[in-house]
Amino acid sequence: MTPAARLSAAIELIATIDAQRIPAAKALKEWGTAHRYAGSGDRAAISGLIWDVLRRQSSAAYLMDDASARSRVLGMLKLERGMDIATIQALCDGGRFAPDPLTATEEAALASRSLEDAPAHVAGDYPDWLDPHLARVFGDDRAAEATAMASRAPLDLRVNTLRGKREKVLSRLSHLGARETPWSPLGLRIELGADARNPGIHAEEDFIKGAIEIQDEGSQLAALFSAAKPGEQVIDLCAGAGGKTLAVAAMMQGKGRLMATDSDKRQLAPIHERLSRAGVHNYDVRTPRGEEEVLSDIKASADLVLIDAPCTGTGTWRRNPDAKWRMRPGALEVRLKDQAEVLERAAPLVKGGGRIAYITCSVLSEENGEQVRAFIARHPEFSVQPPEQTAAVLWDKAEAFAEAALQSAEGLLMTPRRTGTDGFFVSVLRKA
Ligand SMILES: C[S@@+](CC[C@H](N)C(=O)[O-])C[C@H]1O[C@@H](n2cnc3c(N)ncnc32)[C@H](O)[C@@H]1O
Repeated sequence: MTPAARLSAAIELIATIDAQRIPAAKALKEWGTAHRYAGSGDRAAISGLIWDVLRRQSSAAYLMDDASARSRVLGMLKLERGMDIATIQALCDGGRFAPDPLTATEEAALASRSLEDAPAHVAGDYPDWLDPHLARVFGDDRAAEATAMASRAPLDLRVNTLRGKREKVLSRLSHLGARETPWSPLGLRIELGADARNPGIHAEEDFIKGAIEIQDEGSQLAALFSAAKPGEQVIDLCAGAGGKTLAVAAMMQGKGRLMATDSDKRQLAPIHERLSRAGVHNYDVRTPRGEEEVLSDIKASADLVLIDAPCTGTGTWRRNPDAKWRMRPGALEVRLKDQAEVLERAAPLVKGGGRIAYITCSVLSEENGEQVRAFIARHPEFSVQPPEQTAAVLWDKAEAFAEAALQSAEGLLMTPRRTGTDGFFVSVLRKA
């Protein structure tokens, strides 16, 4: 397919997503089945166009002063892909499979309109109802922060030090353009272009042998900030498929006791295979059994309880731009209740002098600082470890990182704009 034909397909697909109100991933899958002649390069390029339209859904419509599928695609080409009018005109030449030529109104909008006077939720491309929530954390910077939260994310890898060294893995992945991430001493980054095909990390020897895991740098840092050490007793209370568990296991160097559980056994199921591939032996996975408390034998003995809390996931919007438009206010209420419950479950597990590392992949204050403040009010035996002390594990980069992140009395907030990572909040709570 020509670039112009791919653009026509994207306009058609956006119109289908609008009309049928279906998730973009489903629409793309159905389109692929119905257009078997399209090759993998075509599919990747069309997916890239669709995700980019979703990233710039409101701002593109504002720019074009029209919310039709075609206008949003055209607006996105200017805002997200940085195309000038001549390039867009060349794509829309009215040829056999190309979009119709630009109308005079479209040309005028592309030439003269801007986002200068757009409201923050339009310029930053997020649902209107979230505006007061984002204003609470970012104030006047909310449009800029949200714009970064809408941009395409790189592919980040964490080198598993139980299986390999970063320099060695880096040289073995040079064919993918891998380079070191700026903050994490274990991170590698592969930038993905707009039309990029999946780089096939799962088929790399280093992945098969457990030397690398796919993990955003923010998630790597969140695990590092827990400062898990060899010989400690560590409980990962919301382990899910084990992203943080694996990172913490490497920090423990095979020494000590690492317990992992989750309220949902289906989320937890893949962890066994992942721990084994990563060469972790000192683990104990506690699969939930109905209402039974699977940690009933743990009484104030843990050095560290890691809570990778269930959250709204606003920090990961750049990886899933569809999700932010589907988020409803009720989702926040549910998550706040879940988070308070998990914190309550963690408190009695921690020994005196031990700690909770409370982590979310959300930027919202309600899920972060406010949740921590409410917990401390209920549990005065806990206090927040000063955020600079939490960042100290980054050694020579600690100071610069603490400056880049948004610091509060309760913890550190990473954002795509500030730290170039997904949005992650980390608070370390020490028990007296
Ligand atoms: C952010 S996800 C965890 C992701 C995982 N730690 C990782 O790094 O891949 C949050 C997890 O919390 C779990 N969860 C929700 N409520 C919980 C509770 N009350 N106790 C334990 N886990 C809970 C969910 O099932 C979900 O797997």
